[in-house]
Amino acid sequence: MTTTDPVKLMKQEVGKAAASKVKSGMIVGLGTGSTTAYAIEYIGDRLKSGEIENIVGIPTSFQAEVLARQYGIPLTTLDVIDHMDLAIDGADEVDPNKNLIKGGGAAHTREKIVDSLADQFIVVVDSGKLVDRLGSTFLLPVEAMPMAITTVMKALEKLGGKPQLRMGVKKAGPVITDQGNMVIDVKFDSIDNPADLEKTINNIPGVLENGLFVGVADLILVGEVKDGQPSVREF
Ligand SMILES: O=C(CO)[C@H](O)[C@H](O)COP(=O)(O)O
Repeated sequence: MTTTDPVKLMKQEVGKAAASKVKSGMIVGLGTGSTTAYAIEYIGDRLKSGEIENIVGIPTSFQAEVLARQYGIPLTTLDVIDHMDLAIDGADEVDPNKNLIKGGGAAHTREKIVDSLADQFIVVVDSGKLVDRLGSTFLLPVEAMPMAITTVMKALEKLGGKPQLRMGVKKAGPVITDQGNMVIDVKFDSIDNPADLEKTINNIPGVLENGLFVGVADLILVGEVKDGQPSVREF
């Protein structure tokens, strides 16, 4: 269906651009979120039309798994592959060094496992996700085990963060991840050293993973729109 919504146009265009990078025979990590959903749809279209063949996907979430099935992309698991050619995933913030904040969809733990294993990790974002400094527009998601929620929140406060438990929408109580854990969103006034903060947070007992992706992305595809016309820029 056609749309005039500029954000949707950017997401569609960038999703299509990422899907066009998939070649026959590739093992592809399938990310999570509304932008990657377009990439999954277009990979499915290309498979259906015979333009590419023998693709297998590694989903980063239940959402990705459902979409891949819907669009006819066969799936496999990390246990039975020896490499991954490509991963395509969205992001909530991207800085000029290609470092990211992810986890807006509470899937960053599985996303980091899959995205960091790929020979090439392509990030798909609309231009609104570009920031000069990580943490300026988006809270940092931290996945933690339910029994450690209080102690993890206290430790995050000691690091200078303002943590809040992510609550469900159309669901009473907290968001529960695909792994059965909870997500704490943390406001940091300034993330000066993302690499250090990523490691420090992951060292708190009870933390599974945080949404800082430092040095993982290879290529950023940015959807832009001018006078209603979408385009894609790479860096
Ligand atoms: O990290 C993610 C999920 O955990 C998503 O990739 C991120 O939130 C971007 O989503 P969208 O494309 O819907 O803006």
